[in-house]
Amino acid sequence: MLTETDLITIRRELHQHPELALHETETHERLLTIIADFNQTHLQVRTLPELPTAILIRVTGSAPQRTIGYRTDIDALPVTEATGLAYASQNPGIMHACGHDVHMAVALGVLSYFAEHQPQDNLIFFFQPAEESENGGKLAYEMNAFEADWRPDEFYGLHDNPDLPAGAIGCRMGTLFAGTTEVNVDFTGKGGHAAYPQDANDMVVAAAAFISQIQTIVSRNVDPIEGGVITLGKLEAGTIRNVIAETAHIEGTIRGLTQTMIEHIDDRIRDVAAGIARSFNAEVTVSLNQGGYLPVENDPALTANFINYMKENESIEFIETAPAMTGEDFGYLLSKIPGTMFWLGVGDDAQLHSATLTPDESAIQAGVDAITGFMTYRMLH
Ligand SMILES: CC(=O)N[C@@H](CCC[C@H](N)C(=O)O)C(=O)O
Repeated sequence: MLTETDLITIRRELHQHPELALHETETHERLLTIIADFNQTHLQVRTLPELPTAILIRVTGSAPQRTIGYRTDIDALPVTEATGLAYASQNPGIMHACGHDVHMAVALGVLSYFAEHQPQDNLIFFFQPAEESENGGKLAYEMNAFEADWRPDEFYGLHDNPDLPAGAIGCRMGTLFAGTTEVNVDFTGKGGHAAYPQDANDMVVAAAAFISQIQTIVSRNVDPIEGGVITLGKLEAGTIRNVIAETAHIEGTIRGLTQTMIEHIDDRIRDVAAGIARSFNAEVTVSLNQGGYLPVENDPALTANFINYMKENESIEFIETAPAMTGEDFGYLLSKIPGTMFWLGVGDDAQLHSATLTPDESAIQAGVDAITGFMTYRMLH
């Protein structure tokens, strides 16, 4: 069984070698090597040929009444690390800036516990590629990863949370995370000499108008009680100061706590883009892709049971949290299989997706203890 020291060493190794969505090859190998050292008596390890960085592990229960699923994500982000840590990322421009290294260490800790202590119920562990983009959870589901003996009756998963004290567990009944839509907008006009704007059709100006205009969607078209988010994280246009830009490319993300709100914002983005294209005499293409990033809806009965355990256990600091505008493709898996997503506090000043994110590693063992404790309790209740 992995000790706290083992888990911290593993987390640091994973942290040094982050990989982007669907490219988690080294991470996959590293995880398989670690898992190969566990007691294999009750374990079955499975990989998916069409999603080659995914790993599924089945732990056969001693007297199973159900199959409990546990999912961790394994991918990193295109962020250049600025923590200055001795074990900082060795992959330039890529960082575990969302804490999936911590998620993996916790999952390995829980798995190593149940490899040594055969559970009563069956367990499925899913090491999922591509949470940050490309919806690995949905891809796996559509590849029949969770059929027959591999189908959990209920599914659990966590996300680390820098705003909560290290080791605390946060959760809520109902919606935990927003649904998201990835936005790609391309404007095409007519390039030209900077000195002759009258002969060109400047897509820098069209993009600027679009970006300003969509700020009114949340402020004017969204019920303030419900809320919503539109963030444009990327803009590319033009080539040099004295050439009028022929194209502009914008990437962003929409967030809403209900599917209705996401679709409402999607519609307004399309309308505004069409209006800007018309007024600038430009061509526009709008691509909106929700993939598997559905709102994360916690199952009422399972979540009440989860919260009950966390509240009753004196060694766990449980915090009831508000819904968050972060997205998670675990929302897709929870739309197919009931379950609960929850937060693990990692007490840090830096936010998720920040280049200085430095989770408090004491959260790892605390997370392992809370989850192994909960799963053992669940097998009896
Ligand atoms: C927990 C977290 O940070 N998740 C990501 C999920 C990405 C959703 C999707 N690719 C998008 O950007 O719309 C997040 O950014 O919330």
